[in-house]
Amino acid sequence: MTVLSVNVNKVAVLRNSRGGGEPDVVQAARACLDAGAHGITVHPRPDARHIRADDVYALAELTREYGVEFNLEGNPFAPPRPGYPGFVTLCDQVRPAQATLVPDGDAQLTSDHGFDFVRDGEALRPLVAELKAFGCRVSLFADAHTVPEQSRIECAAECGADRVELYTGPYAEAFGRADEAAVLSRFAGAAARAGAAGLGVNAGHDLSQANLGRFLGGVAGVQEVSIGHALIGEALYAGLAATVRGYLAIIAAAERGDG
Ligand SMILES: CC(=O)[C@@H](O)[C@H](O)COP(=O)(O)O
Ligand SMILES: NCC(=O)COP(=O)(O)O
Repeated sequence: MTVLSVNVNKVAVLRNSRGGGEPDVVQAARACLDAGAHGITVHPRPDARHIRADDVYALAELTREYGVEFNLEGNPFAPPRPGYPGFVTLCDQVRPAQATLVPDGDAQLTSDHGFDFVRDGEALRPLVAELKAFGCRVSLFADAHTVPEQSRIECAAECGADRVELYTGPYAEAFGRADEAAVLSRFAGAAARAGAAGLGVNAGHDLSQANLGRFLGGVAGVQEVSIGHALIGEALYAGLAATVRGYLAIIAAAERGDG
């Protein structure tokens, strides 16, 4: 079974655009869990552009209350700074069920590549061990669209990881293009090589209701998908009609004098 972990970063983007507490990240996460989502993901960035440390603490509480997976993503090599204690410290503080390590930087608009396990392996190994000692399952963000000799995904196992998360941005870009099947078969091959090395397989980035079905149909054994950007955007479309009707009802009631 593939579990769905909803990434609520984008709720925090909206909240931070005005200051204050609305929309409320915890309330949004609660709505996702009440609808049946299997877990919650956040990827706090050191520049606090969306999820902040206080959100991490609150969501850790919420996921504990629901007894579901909390998946905390981040770059373990980014140094702490005011308001961001560092990824490993955050994991120590909240003990997420899953820690997903991602090699990103502040200058990146969003995550756009996985680790080079051969180059980064030595640095990753002690961090993976430390996170596992906190009781976290550890997943490493991995490229899957490159040729096998480049991605070397199976080397994630030598870092001590439990899982890899296939970076699905390149699949989302190829979706509907002539090379979609070829790209998807690279993902299927990477997932199979990871599985053969004893790694579980997660996937995420730019997955959506449009492209998810064909991805899961083409890549066997995906244990978890984490989805945020498209899901929150789609939720606006799905929720706008009911919300507008709610406002119109309030205006009509006020005009009738029973508002
Ligand atoms: C690792 C990954 O693909 C997601 O966490 C993605 O990075 C979302 O982060 P942003 O919401 O900051 O784009
Ligand atoms: N790990 C991927 C994730 O959490 C969500 O990515 P996206 O759907 O916001 O692109």
